[in-house]
Amino acid sequence: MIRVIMHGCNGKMGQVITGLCKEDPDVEIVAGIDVVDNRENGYPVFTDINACDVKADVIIDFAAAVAVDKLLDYAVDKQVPVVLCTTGLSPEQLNKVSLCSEKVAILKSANMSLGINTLMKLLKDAANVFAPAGYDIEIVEKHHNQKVDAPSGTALALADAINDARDNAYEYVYDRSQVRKKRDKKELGISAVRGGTIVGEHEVIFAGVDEVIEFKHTAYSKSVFAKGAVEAAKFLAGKPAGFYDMADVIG
Ligand SMILES: NC(=O)C1=CN([C@@H]2O[C@H](COP(=O)(O)OP(=O)(O)OC[C@H]3O[C@@H](n4cnc5c(N)ncnc54)[C@H](O)[C@@H]3O)[C@@H](O)[C@H]2O)C=CC1
Ligand SMILES: O=C(O)C1=N[C@H](C(=O)O)C[C@H](O)C1
Repeated sequence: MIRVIMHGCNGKMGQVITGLCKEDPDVEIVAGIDVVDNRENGYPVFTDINACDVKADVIIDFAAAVAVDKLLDYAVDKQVPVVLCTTGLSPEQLNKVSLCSEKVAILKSANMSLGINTLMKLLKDAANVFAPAGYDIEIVEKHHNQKVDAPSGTALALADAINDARDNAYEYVYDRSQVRKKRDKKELGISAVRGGTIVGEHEVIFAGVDEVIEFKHTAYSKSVFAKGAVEAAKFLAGKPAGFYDMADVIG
C-alpha cells in the first residue's frame, strides 16, 4: 500500500484524486495539505505543510505555484518523493526543482495524460519533417475560466518538445497585438483561450503552402490527469533522488 500526501487536496484535481484513491486498493491518502479546509475527506488536512507529521511514501501535488517552494523544501527535508503537477512555475522555481531533484525524487509533468505524453513524442518527428520544409508552427490551447496561468504548462511543454527536436531554433511569441510586421520563420506562436468549463484542449498546427497539418488533444474530464498522477505516484514511491517525467512512467 502506497501512502500519499495530497497537496492541494481541496481543489478540483485534489478532489478527483481523493475519489480515485478511495477505489484503489494499492494507494491510500494519509494526509492532505490545503490553505482551505472546508471538506470531509476521510484523512487529516493541514493548512501548513510544515505542520504535517504524517509519514508518507510520496506526495501528489496539484495546488498553486505560490505553494511550490515550501513543498520542495518539505520534500527534501522529509525525503518524500513528489509528483509535481502544478503549472505556471517561474524560471527561479524551475531551477529550484532541478536543484532539489539532486536530493529527492521529483517527477514533474505539466500534463499527466497518456495522450499528451504520446503526442510529445509524435511532435518531434513531425517537427523534423515540417520545420525544414518551412512550415509555420502555432499552438492554441483552451481551458476553463478558473485557470490562472497562461499559456498552459502543457502548451509550453509541447513547444519545448518541438524546440528540443529543432536545436532550440524557435522563439515563443504569445502576443502579436503590439507589432506590425510579418511573422518570422523562427516564431512559434502560442495562444490561450479561457472560457466556461473546458477541461483542456491543445492544438498544434503546422501550416505550409496549400496544406495544414493539425494535431489535437481534448481532455473530456479531469480523470485522465488524475489517473496519470496516481500511476506516477506508484512509480515514484521508493525511487532514488533524480528528475523524472511521464515518459519514465509510460515507457
Ligand atoms: N499536470 C497536470 O496534468 C495538471 C495540472 N494542473 C495544474 O494543477 C494546479 C491545480 O489545478 P486545480 O486543481 O484545477 O486548481 P484549484 O484551484 O481547483 O485547486 C488548487 C488547490 O490548491 C490550494 N492551494 C492554494 N495555495 C495553496 C498553498 N499555499 N498551500 C496549499 N494549498 C494551496 C487551493 O486552496 C485549492 O484548493 C494548477 O496549476 C493546474 O494548472 C491541473 C490539471 C492537470
Ligand atoms: O489548469 C488546468 O485545468 C490544466 N492545467 C494543465 C496545464 O496548464 O497544462 C494541464 C491541463 O491542461 C489542465
